[in-house]
Amino acid sequence: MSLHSALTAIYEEYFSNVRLGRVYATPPRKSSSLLPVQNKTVPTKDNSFRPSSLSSKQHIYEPKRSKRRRQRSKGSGQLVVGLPTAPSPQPPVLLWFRRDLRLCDNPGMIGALEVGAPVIPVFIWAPEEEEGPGTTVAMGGACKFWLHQALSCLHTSLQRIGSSLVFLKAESGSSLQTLRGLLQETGARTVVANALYEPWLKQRDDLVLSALHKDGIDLRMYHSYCLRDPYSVSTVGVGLRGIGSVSHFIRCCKQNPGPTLGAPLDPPVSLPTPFHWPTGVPLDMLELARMPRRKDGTILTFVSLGISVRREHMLSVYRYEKESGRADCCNTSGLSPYLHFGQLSPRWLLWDAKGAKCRPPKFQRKLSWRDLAYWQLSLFPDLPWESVRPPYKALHWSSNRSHLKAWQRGRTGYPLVDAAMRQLWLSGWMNNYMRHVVASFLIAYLHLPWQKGYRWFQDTLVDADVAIDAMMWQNGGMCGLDHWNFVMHPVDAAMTCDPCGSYVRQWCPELADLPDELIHKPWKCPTSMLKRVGVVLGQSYPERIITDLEEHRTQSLKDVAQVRLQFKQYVDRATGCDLVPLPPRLVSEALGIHGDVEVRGKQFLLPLITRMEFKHQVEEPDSDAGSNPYNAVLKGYVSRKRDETIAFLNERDFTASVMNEGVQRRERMDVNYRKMEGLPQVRQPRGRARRTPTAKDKFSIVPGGVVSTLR
Ligand SMILES: Cc1cc2nc3c(=O)[nH]c(=O)nc-3n(C[C@H](O)[C@H](O)[C@H](O)COP(=O)(O)OP(=O)(O)OC[C@H]3O[C@@H](n4cnc5c(N)ncnc54)[C@H](O)[C@@H]3O)c2cc1C
Repeated sequence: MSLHSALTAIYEEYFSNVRLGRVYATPPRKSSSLLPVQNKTVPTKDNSFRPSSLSSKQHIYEPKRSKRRRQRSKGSGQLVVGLPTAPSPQPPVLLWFRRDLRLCDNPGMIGALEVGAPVIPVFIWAPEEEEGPGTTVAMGGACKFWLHQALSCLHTSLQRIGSSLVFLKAESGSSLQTLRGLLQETGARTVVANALYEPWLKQRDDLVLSALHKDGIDLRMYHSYCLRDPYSVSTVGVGLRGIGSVSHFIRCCKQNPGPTLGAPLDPPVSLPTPFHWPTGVPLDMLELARMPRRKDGTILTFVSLGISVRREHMLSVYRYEKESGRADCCNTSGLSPYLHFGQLSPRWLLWDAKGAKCRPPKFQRKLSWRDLAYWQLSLFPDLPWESVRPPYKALHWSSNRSHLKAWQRGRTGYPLVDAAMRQLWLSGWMNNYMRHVVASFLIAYLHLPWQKGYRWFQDTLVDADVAIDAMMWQNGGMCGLDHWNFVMHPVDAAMTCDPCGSYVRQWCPELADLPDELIHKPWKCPTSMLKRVGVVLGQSYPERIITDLEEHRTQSLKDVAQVRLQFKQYVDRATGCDLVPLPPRLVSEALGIHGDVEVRGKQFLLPLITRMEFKHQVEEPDSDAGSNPYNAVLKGYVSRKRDETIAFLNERDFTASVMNEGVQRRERMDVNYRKMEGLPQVRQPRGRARRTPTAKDKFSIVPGGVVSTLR
């Protein structure tokens, strides 16, 4: 419930900001600084707008409120005084916001307050620095749009506590230079920020730190973006077996726990302001919220669409655990963009999940996935553009641009893939299962390089996250630290995620009148039916861009076998697993050496989890995908809940049948006994229930319906 309340607060802020339109980095109203703060000023986790004092001790979140505090918050309209925010002659502190765009549970903000000086919150837009050395597309169009809204919300939240956010464009693309200018202008001697973990951003921050240090400025970094600082996670005591999997990562975190997380921090009730307020630019000048424009001049409204869909559906634990693949209803949290921009803190979410009566372990595991992605990026900084497994760099990929375009625009002729890609384009989001479906289609069937998919996702997802996106596309592209042990079939996957076709109906309305059993394969519809519902394949809905899926899969497997045979040095002879050169940090951990080791000439090779299908293909390079006993194509299932019901009913049936066997045996013994003793037989009543279940029994067969109709 508290999670729901926090999100509702964010949404409310969001919508109020959307109405507000332009947001300017105006200096906070000085008149408000000495006014008492009404107890409606600070939104809290339970949405009760609870005030809190500025003393650092009281910033620690108390899960159970004291009786006194409860009584205090009962008094409606009661005025609670925050710390005076009167201009102070002390040199101010620059609170450098980057991605932790929130007041609640923000260690950097509390750190700034602890200095005991006026605080100037500032955001510096430096797109070149965000991008890093390779092609990361770190800030795609959709993501920038979300950032604009998130900044606007933060600005409003800061105004509520008597402050505001100063927006700046980086001078000549350099945050350091901009900070120096700001330090000079304000006379500040301290800068506080929450750390970022992309290697190039960490490098930038390290440079800023040493440069400012030389200038006599104190730069303090706090950890908050992930649950674990990825640079502190260690494999010591766990080893490297299973590396890349989330279970291995969790084992590493448990074995080397590092500093304890602690409870989430309360938001401050006010921020003290300085005499001099620096000049910034209006938020609009950062040009983040440029909406994609269609050729006909209309502008897309993807973000609002995405939000309204998810506002209704908060976590139902059962559905989250068992039915998160469903695309036709929102069974997952939809929190990814909020987590990416730090509008919600992962620590607070973990705390909330743990505190919930029905703890969803899957959700907690997902937060570990997020940390795993940042750990992998810290180990392999080339993750967004270069395959981790060396042989796969030489893999033969297609360069068919029309296939790529059809995939991007949702015009492949496969309704499930098209619906997902259109949802992405129009709403900036799709669920995890659908991301797997479209990624499998791009890689395993169209043979297009995973980097193309990664870049498209980076540009169109509102939650585009270099670390997570790169890790997932590497795994899907067969060359990451882990291998997906499955391939999603573009038609069969619908049984799991869209059994009645309502998802396809929503995003491909031209197919809406097709019956459930044919909506995922319109090419199988009789011409008369297509005519009746007004679908003309190739006109109102595209023809399939590839038709022989099996053949394409076979080719994909053969290509993999070829590179694995070509680069035998990267294949473990004993196990058939792929080998990758260990990054220096892992070598030193494995050898028990403190600090990175320098490996000249030689490489330490590490065996990785490798799909059985590939191992078999190397042994029989000419066999086809269908005959591979480890064929990884998922068959899809209608619904786990339904599977479980059927399993339960079958078990009950089995128990009934065993009990009946017992009754039968007793009856047989009774008949034999009577025969031997010459006693008259007892007549059996007519029309007894059957003892052995048959195909007509209600519960002993899988009910008909979508399974039979989709196949
Ligand atoms: C090809 C591909 C690309 C992806 N790209 C991104 C991306 O750019 N940004 C992104 O945030 N997620 C990405 N994911 C992971 C996942 O799909 C999304 O995090 C999830 O769909 C977000 O929805 P949610 O918040 O409802 O998820 P929930 O299931 O409610 O998960 C809660 C949170 O856990 C984290 N999480 C969930 N799944 C994963 C995962 N597999 N790996 C790492 N963290 C995870 C996210 O922060 C998410 O918000 C990608 C997945 C695939 C298959």
